[in-house]
Amino acid sequence: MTKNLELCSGKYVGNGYPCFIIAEVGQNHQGNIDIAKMLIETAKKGGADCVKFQKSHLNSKFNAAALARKYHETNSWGETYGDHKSYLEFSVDQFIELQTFAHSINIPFTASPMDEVSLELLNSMDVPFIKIGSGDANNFPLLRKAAETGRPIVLSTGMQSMSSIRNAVSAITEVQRRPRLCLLQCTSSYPTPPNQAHLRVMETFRKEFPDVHIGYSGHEKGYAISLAAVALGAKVIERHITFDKTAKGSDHTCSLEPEEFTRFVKDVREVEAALGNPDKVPLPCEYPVIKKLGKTLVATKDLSAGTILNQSDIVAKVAEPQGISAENILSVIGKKLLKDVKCDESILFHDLLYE
Ligand SMILES: CC(=O)N[C@H](C=O)[C@@H](O)[C@H](O)[C@H](O)COP(=O)(O)O
Ligand SMILES: C=C(OP(=O)(O)O)C(=O)O
Repeated sequence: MTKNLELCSGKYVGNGYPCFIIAEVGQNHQGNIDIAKMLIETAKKGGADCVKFQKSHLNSKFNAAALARKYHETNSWGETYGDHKSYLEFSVDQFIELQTFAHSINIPFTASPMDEVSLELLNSMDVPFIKIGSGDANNFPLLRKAAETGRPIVLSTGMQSMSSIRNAVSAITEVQRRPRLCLLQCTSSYPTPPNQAHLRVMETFRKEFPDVHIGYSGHEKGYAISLAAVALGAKVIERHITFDKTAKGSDHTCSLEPEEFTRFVKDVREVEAALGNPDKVPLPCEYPVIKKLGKTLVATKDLSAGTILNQSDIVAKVAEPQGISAENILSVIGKKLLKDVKCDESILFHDLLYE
């Protein structure tokens, strides 16, 4: 049984707690701090539990050749991948400004450190938990360092095999004996085709890692699949947010626009409410319909007092007055009638002899 995990102050993940929803700004801010702040506001207004960014120290995340790689694509903000990434990267001061802004409107702020320098920065900023993006799920030294901060970890698993995930969980549990960990099923394809979401992997994770909370980081268009993940028990959901799905940038198409994000959060809460509990009982809200349409037992012919009832004497109908509930038919067969009952009249409890 997984132990409940406090991901942000006062906000727990676990059985009986609402699904923790992370609004991922990622790089949908287009390198503009004002847009970034407006997206933080959108996350807050939409009901996210937390807003998240990505943080890279470019020379630590990439080698020189990767930074020098030409990046001539529609979503490119520079000649080379390095130019593109530095256009989208906020400075440390800007990052702290974003955190201060998030706190000023009362929404927890965190980020995915994409290298050890960024991890140290986030740790020094006292973020409530560390998100490890899929690209670092097999970066075991980073995982160990993240675990050493003592902070909870939310780990995405896109692009990974089960064996790399086992090693990732081991790297964390070697440091945190009782892991404070959420593992997110994720497909790193933007947008993810529905048949590539593989939500059933969550079940595989649940069986393999009973001490870990399981969730979903979605990159599909719209949010139907993310709702299905909640129905399948995801305890954490992460989705990108944007002001415009058609904007320039690699992640906008798989992001949710403000109104859509607000609806998503509301729908997640509705799905959670609908999961209810596993006991099957007639519910108080059904009583009026039970009264109007519930079936009870009725005579199929004129029956006289003293008749020993057999199956052909009785039928279940919507009857007035309501008599013996249809489910009791077997216990009524073989009972003796104490009074005459006319064809199509209800058979009532006190019409029968109980010995
Ligand atoms: C794996 C990973 O980090 N994925 C992230 C999270 O989903 C993405 O936001 C990438 O940063 C983004 O798609 C990169 O786009 P470009 O290459 O155009 O900057
Ligand atoms: C890449 C990230 O996450 P995911 O793999 O869940 O998209 C991230 O958090 O930066």
